[in-house]
Amino acid sequence: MRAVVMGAGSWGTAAAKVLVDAGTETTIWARRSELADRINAEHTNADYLPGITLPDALSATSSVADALPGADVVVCAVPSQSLRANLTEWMPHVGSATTFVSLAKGVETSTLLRMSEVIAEVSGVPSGQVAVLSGPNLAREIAEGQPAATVIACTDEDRARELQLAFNTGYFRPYTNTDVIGCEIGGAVKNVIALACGMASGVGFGQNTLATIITRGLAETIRLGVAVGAQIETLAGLAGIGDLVATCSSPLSRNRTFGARLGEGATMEQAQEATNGQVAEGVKSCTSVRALADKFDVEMPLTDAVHRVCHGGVSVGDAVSSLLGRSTKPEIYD
Ligand SMILES: NC(=O)C1=CN([C@@H]2O[C@H](COP(=O)(O)OP(=O)(O)OC[C@H]3O[C@@H](n4cnc5c(N)ncnc54)[C@H](O)[C@@H]3O)[C@@H](O)[C@H]2O)C=CC1
Ligand SMILES: O=C(CO)COP(=O)(O)O
Repeated sequence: MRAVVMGAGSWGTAAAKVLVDAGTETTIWARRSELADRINAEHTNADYLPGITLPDALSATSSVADALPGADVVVCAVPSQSLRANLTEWMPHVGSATTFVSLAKGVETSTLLRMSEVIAEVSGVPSGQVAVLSGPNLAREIAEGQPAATVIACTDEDRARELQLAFNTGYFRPYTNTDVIGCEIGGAVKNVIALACGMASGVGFGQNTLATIITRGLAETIRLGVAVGAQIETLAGLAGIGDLVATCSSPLSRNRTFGARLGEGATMEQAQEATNGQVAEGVKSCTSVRALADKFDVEMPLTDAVHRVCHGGVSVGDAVSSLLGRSTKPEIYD
């Protein structure tokens, strides 16, 4: 099997390292030729993963025409809002039997499609050729070889099992799942909830508040997930609660960091600077997740609050007051 990882940001680079460590022949595509040259010559990606040595066997290129032909697996490692445009450029070089793996965690704002749906639409391949990899996988920890697990979801179970072997190493353990919807909803919504946790910690709130946001965040993730066809068990698993806890708790998370800066009083522009040019997906996905919730008539108060702070000019303090001022509710409702 030959894999090509399209995107040499932090997760694309860490995922490429996993593939090589798992014994899979792998090429990584970087937008900038200087970065590809540095990966080939120095085996580092200092912009995104400083101090990490990449395997000698990982080859890099900035040429789409060199990277893609003959690839059995194309791993999509670009931000969710640019995936459609990137993939459209890549498709002339991709074979019709290729398996796609989405690493991106988001919902397209212009269409409300999940990433696997965007891939199937742009590529024209059947949905069984599109898999999703999602779980508690902060890129730096994975690149350091710290033990972690993930989910590879595909409606074609045999394909999921092939990918499981392609990504399986002594430190990275993929589980298969056929619930693509659940994995993608879990991955997209946890970024929004991590922004809320960051805001709370930036304001100075402690662990009770964070645990409340994580737990009520899971409740609204489950409400949305079930409405769009996810299985609750998936949201109770690695790609749901697992990723939610990792992202909401870790200072490595770009979403949590972005939210923390807003909670400290920074502007959106200042908060963006704190993520060193890397993507905080929840900032855009709070709009599409909220619209998806509206479409399916699902209540998502935390997502609403994050959206109002990021796009409605509402202060974090006012968002907290209006969340706590909502009418009283039972813990479990549809
Ligand atoms: N970094 C992490 O710990 C994890 C990230 N993810 C997800 O993986 C996806 C990719 O994330 P990262 O590699 O972390 O992002 P990043 O911000 O570190 O890198 C993005 C990469 O995409 C490339 N790119 C291509 N077209 C682009 C465009 N139009 N705009 C911006 N960048 C473009 C950039 O050059 C860069 O190589 C995101 O959806 C993210 O949520 C998932 C799990 C872990
Ligand atoms: O998805 C992630 C961990 O699983 C990374 O989260 P951030 O994009 O917030 O850094």
